[in-house]
Order: sequence, then structure tokens, then C-alpha cells
Amino acid sequence: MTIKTPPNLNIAGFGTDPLTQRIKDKEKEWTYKIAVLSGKGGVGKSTVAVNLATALAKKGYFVGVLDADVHGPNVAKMLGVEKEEVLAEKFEDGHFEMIPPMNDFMGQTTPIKVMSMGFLVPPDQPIIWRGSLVTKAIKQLLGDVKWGSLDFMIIDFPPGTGDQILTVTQTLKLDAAIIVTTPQEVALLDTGKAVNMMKQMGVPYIAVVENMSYLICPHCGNKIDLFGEGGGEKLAQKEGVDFLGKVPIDVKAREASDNGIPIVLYDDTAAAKAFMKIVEKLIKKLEETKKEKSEE
Ligand SMILES: Nc1ncnc2c1ncn2[C@@H]1O[C@H](COP(=O)(O)OP(=O)(O)OP(=O)(O)O)[C@@H](O)[C@H]1O
Repeated sequence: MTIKTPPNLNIAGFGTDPLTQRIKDKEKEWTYKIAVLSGKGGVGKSTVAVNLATALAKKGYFVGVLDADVHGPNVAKMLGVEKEEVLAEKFEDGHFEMIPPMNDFMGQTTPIKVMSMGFLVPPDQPIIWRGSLVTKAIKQLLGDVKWGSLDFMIIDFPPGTGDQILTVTQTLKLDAAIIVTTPQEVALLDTGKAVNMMKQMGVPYIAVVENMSYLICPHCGNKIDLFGEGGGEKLAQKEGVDFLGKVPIDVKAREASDNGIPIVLYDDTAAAKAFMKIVEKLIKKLEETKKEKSEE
């Protein structure tokens, strides 16, 4: 039976222990679970998450994106589905599961399933919750959603190293963590903390992506290192984790994401080429890591 999501969905009372069990059951259907994090806000974490997801979908993989950035959910807008209505299905035991809206970008990608707090709360309404409630909401967006079978589940976490990340990482067995940074010192300091958090959580594959690495001057074509040079790569080396690549600042990337179209769909841009390269490297590394783990 399909019904419309109740308008005043009571997040706090929407499932308790069985919820954790549902997450555990569902994750068996997801081949790779990848968290996208950043030590610092505003470095382009959501931009990287949606472009990685779209690049994977462009290659024919089935992808789900969970916007776990409950306080600033932008993913649905960036993927052009923010106006979609979320339906829910009632199960025999009485629990509801939301049906994630999908976008296949006019057939340019396989459909991407998207779930975000942004669907359930009006855009101008702030979410003023204590941490435990936020954690619960994120868990519901995992366990009370009909995700189905996926090649990749991408989770866009809130910035920083807060307790929500800790709890979700304890519930869900992540295959990889991608830490997004910009090249400047202040961002790198916080990025190191995020890398170490993922190491402590035992995530098998950890990698750094450097966003806003450089700007190609639209007038002279010269490369400008606006925020310094090579910081992300040096940090990855220092921490002993992989470096997946650099994404340049691209004015079109900002314009495109404001219009709900990930830049990776604009094949001729430097940012799109960078994202495709990153995704190819990521797939290879994930397969290698999985093989190594199965041999242990
Ligand atoms: N490579 C890029 N080139 C141009 N603009 C970019 C690039 N990466 C991100 N942006 C823009 O920067 C802004 C912030 O990006 P985004 O929302 O992805 O950051 P975030 O780290 O997820 O932020 P928050 O910490 O608020 O969650 C957006 O307007 C986005 O379009």
C-alpha cells in the first residue's frame, strides 16, 4: 500500500531498536557504503558527494545518496529533486518506509535514489534538535527508507567530527571514507582530524579529495592556486591514506549545482574530467581493498 508521507512526521517516535536491525538488514543489499566528510564546513563536501554519485550513475551503477547533513541539507537541490514528493509504504508490522525520489538526468545516468531531511522540513525552517535526535533522524533516513539493492550508498555527513558521525559509523559498516578538503592550512588541520576519526573507526579505505584546488583564469587561461598548492596530497601522504585527486574551481560547477545539475554531466569541463578520473581510481581501489580483506 502506498500512502502520502504524514505531513507532521514524528521523527522522535518513528521506530526504536528494530530500526538498527533494519539498517543492518538493508546494508547487506549495498555493495559499497561510502561516507563523504570534511573537517571544515564549506569546502565542497556536498558538491563532491553528488558529483561522485552522478559519475558512478553515469557509468551505469545503481547509486543511493543519503544527505545526512541534517542541519544544512543541500543534496536534493544539487540533484534537482528537491520539489519531489516523498511517499511512504506501510509494512505489516506497522512501520513505515519512505520511498526515495529518483533522478536519472534525462537518461544520462541510471536513476539515483535520494533521501534527505530537506524533503521533510520546509526549506526556511531550521532544525533545532539535540544531537541524539539528529542521530536518530539520520538512522531513520537509512533504515526507514526503501533503498533496495544498490552498488553504492553515498552518505553526505555533516561537516566536522561530531557524535552523529560516530554513531552512524558504529551502526553501519562503512567500506570507505572520502575526506574533502581545500588546499589551505586551516582546512588541512581539520581534515587531519577527520582522517584520524575514520582510522579510529576502522574504515578499510580512506582517501582525500582536494576541492577548489586551482582556478583556470577565464581570460588568460593560466592556472591560479587561489588557496595554495598541493596541501591535500601532502596531508594524505603524511597520514598514510590515498589521494584521489584535485577538482578545480569552476564557475560552471557553482551555477550548475544551483540549478540542480551536477557539473560532472558537462563532459567538456575540467571539473567533470577530474571527477570522472577520481571515480575510476576509487572503483579500482575499492575492488582492491575488498579483495585484500577477503584474503585476510
Ligand atoms: N569546485 C568548485 N568550483 C566552484 N564552486 C564550487 C566547487 N565546489 C563547491 N562549490 C560551491 O561552493 C559552495 C559550497 O559547496 P558545498 O555546499 O558542496 O560545500 P559543503 O562543504 O558541503 O558545505 P557545508 O559545510 O555547508 O555542508 C556551493 O555553492 C558550491 O556550488
